[in-house]
Amino acid sequence: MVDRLMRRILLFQSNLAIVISLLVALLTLGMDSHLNSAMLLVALSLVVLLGVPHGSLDVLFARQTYQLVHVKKWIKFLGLYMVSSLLIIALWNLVPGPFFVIFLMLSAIHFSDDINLSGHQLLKLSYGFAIISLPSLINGEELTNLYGMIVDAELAQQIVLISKYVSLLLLPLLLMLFYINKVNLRNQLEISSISILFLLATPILAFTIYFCFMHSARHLVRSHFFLDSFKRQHFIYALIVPTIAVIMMGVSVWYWKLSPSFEKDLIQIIFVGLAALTVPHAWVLNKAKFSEWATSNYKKSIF
Ligand SMILES: CC1=C(/C=C/C(C)=C/C=C/C(C)=C/C=C/C=C(C)/C=C/C=C(C)/C=C/C2=C(C)CCCC2(C)C)C(C)(C)CCC1
Ligand SMILES: [Fe+2]
Repeated sequence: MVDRLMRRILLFQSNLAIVISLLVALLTLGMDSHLNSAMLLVALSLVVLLGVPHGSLDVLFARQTYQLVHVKKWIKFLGLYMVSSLLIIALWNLVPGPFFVIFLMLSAIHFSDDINLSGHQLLKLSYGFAIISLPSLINGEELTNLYGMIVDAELAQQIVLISKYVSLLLLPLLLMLFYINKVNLRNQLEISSISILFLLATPILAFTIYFCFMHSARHLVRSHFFLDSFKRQHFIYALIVPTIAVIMMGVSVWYWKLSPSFEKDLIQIIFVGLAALTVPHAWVLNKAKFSEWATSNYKKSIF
């Protein structure tokens, strides 16, 4: 019964993600790949408002996994989560180049869990790495521009060049793996539409659509069923309170570091912030064995 309900909601989310991805990819075809400041602000606000809450649920995953009943245990968890995020920001400031490369790879691995491809490890990773590398093929210049706001320009160029080679390898590999692994039509449609989105659309817009309508939306639906012992009220608090805390931290950093470049500040704060949260976020989900549940519990299902 629950399985069936989850499948129905996931089917809706899947259709929505496929349609929006293809529409945005087509609509932005002739568009200037550099977003103006207002559009950048809208896109990144969506990333924060619709994307960050999926990580906000980490408090419930931790509550369930570590049996956080006493205040002492809560303080320990919250402290460790924040210290590891701050440590990543510190390391990022010390060695931004290597850290950015590690962040891109960790993100690819984290994103590869979106689609239930248990047993098809290579295809799973190819999907994750396609998300990171495909924007370099057609929108390489804009991607270099964006990466150049986070790390130095020369490294940005090198990463984009390597991404181009990776993409050229990944595109035929994905098609070959579809054939060899006999992946079902739904998974093929999802992987193809997300790949088309990252190939054609302006990189930030592609990331916004993917992050909000695929990665976060799917995580929220799956989590709702995985964390089924919690009341609706717990769920709502867990979605809102840590998200607001993160927004407040971001806004205070912005206020403090305000430089003449609005775009650079915005990109840096959002992406360094996401990188800082990625490690504890992936850690908590790993400890909760969430990915195993999402893929093995529904092995016969298309999700
Ligand atoms: C719990 C808790 C909390 C909260 C938390 C949260 C809220 C989380 C979240 C989390 C999250 C939310 C995560 C995320 C992740 C993300 C990612 C991982 C991303 C990535 C990205 C990338 C990699 C990108 C790239 C690029 C660029 C940059 C440009 C364009 C193109 C591309 C797309 C390629 C706090 C701290 C309050 C406290 C303690 C506890
Ligand atoms: Fe995530």
